[in-house]
Amino acid sequence: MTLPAPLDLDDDLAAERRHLADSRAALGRMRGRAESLFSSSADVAGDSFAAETLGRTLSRRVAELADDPSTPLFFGKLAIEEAAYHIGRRHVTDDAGEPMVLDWRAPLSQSFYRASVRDPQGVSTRRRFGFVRGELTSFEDEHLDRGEELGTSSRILTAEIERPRVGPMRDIVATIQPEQDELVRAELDQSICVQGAPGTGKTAVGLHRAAYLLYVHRERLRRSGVLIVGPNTAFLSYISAVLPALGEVEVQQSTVDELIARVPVKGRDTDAAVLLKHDVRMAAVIRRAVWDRLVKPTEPIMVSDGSYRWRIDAEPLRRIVDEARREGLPYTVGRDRVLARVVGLLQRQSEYRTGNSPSEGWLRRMAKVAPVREFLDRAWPALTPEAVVVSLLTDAELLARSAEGVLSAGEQAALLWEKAPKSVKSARFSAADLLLLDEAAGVLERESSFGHVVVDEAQDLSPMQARAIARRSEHGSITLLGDLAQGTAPWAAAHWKDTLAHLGKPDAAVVPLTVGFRVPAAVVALANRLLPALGVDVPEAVSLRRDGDLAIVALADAAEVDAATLVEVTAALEHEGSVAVIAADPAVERLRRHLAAAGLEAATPDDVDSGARVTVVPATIVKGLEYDHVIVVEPAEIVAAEPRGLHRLYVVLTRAVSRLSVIHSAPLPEALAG
Ligand SMILES: Nc1ncnc2c1ncn2[C@@H]1O[C@H](COP(=O)(O)OP(=O)(O)OP(=O)(O)O)[C@@H](O)[C@H]1O
Repeated sequence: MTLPAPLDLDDDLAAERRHLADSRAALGRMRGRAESLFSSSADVAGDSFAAETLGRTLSRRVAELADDPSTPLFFGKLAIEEAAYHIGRRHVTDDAGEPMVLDWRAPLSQSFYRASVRDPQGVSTRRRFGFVRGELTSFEDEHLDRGEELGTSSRILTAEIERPRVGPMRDIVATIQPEQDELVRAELDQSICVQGAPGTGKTAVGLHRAAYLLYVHRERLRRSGVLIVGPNTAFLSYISAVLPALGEVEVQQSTVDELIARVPVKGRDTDAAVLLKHDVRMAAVIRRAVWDRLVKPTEPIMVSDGSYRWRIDAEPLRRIVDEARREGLPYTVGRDRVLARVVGLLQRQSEYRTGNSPSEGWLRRMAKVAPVREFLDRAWPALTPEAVVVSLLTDAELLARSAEGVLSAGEQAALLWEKAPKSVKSARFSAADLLLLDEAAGVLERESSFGHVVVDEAQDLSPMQARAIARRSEHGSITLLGDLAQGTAPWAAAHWKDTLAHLGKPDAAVVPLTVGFRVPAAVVALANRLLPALGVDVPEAVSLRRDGDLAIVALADAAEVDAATLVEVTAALEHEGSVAVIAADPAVERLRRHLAAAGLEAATPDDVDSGARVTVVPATIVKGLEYDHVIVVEPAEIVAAEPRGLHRLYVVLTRAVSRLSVIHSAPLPEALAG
């Protein structure tokens, strides 16, 4: 690769630094203007509602324009014909409105990620900048017009991948790879499923796609919203800083449990009941339990209205109910429609007899008179999700009717509560009951739909959880991210087809990602030994990282495990970066105490900001996280702790960014030892 003479290089670097300083100053002025508008928004807006809306927009704008001096404002530059464009985290314009930095999501920026020698897209030179703590220290040029292309051997990309990890996840805007960029910039109406081995950047792709879509479809998505669904709160706090760093401060991030939490969880289920409540057959049972409540009208409605008597016979009432049922509306909407049609018939009779159109007040009164209400409550009773689920789980006859041909007698018995609650209000719902409540709510009412939903670790979604997400993305699209090999839930998917069908997006394309940015090759090789035993057909990861260490520490006696862990942690702390001790859940407290007794206070995975370098993590919540040095304690215990323990071990082994130590006194699982 030809580089300019050293003098030019220094001049170039100095010029780029000046551009950085000027852009920072310009961003400061943009923020200043937004702040002064914000403080005067109450005077500008005509009324309090307008003031609030304007205030919200402006405060968001102020937040979006925040400058983080530790992250570079731009990271790349494109030379296209005679012009040069700096590419950065957000648009920065000078006082005359001329662009100084282009947002990475702008159409022109796409070439920064995709241009190649084969398809230069008009780019003569692509420049990447190297930064150290916000200071611009170097750059790297690819003269595409001279056939120069670095690909994954870029020094700046390598440095970014090998950088020690501390604290929460960071964005990857500076180094998004072409195959990742295609997913990030996929059209809004396109639902995609990304099957990627550990560390291939699935989470990163999902978050950047959310940011990209918000940029391109700002108004539409601001109204409907974007939702990120993650497996647990430790994961959500780990990723929570990425979107705000990209200027996106209004994306909802939630676990499935939080998403459907309409009542507090107070009850517990047996394992058998949990499995059933996550089973898609429950959707059919609930649907029947709701619609089973309709009763064919057999009596006429008779209303006395001053000197008039109105009457609707049973036959037209039956027709109204049947028609509303056939329209396939949510139950509550159907009920409203029946009422409206009954009142409509009364109105017609009144018009016929009096020759006048009745008033709005008359119509409202007719909708409330006792004979109409009694008819409605009998034929199409008002229901709440809680009432539906309580009656289903306490009324053996109703359950038998609703589950006939769907659940066996044994399964029905496993669902029934031992004791009926005194009232629906006092019912003690379990976590899995929330799924049933959500399903019932979906039969009763329309759920409002997000414009786009990103679901991470999607291999663990149960069919009922997938349906809960489907209800919230019915009119939007989804990005599904996952790895079938990492499926640890009892209902984990073996292939994507069913999950996509439950999500209501059966035609979503399944796209593989195979280049690993996290796990060093030696560690990937160890983890890959487990793959044949995992019963899934997924492409193996190819690691970009040749560095990294792997150590297997075999002990003669279980009593030595704690001391050996301390030795490994102490050695790991000699290096830069984060250290995690990952063990089967019951061993976590013991290990934490042992480290504390030696003066090492370890964080829990929820405190991403704690600053502690060592974290002790239960194997069951480490999914999606990563640490520079991972110390896995007793793999055999991790495997034995749960039915899909081997999958769990695969997840655990693939958390390491630089070094992995495996400590064991019990024999290693056969698949691993092989
Ligand atoms: N293009 C890239 N440039 C630099 N770093 C990247 C790139 N893509 C991914 N990474 C980094 O690789 C690591 C793994 O990425 P990420 O967590 O998104 O992977 P994943 O596929 O979701 O992994 P898992 O299956 O384990 O959840 C992260 O630190 C991420 O920042």
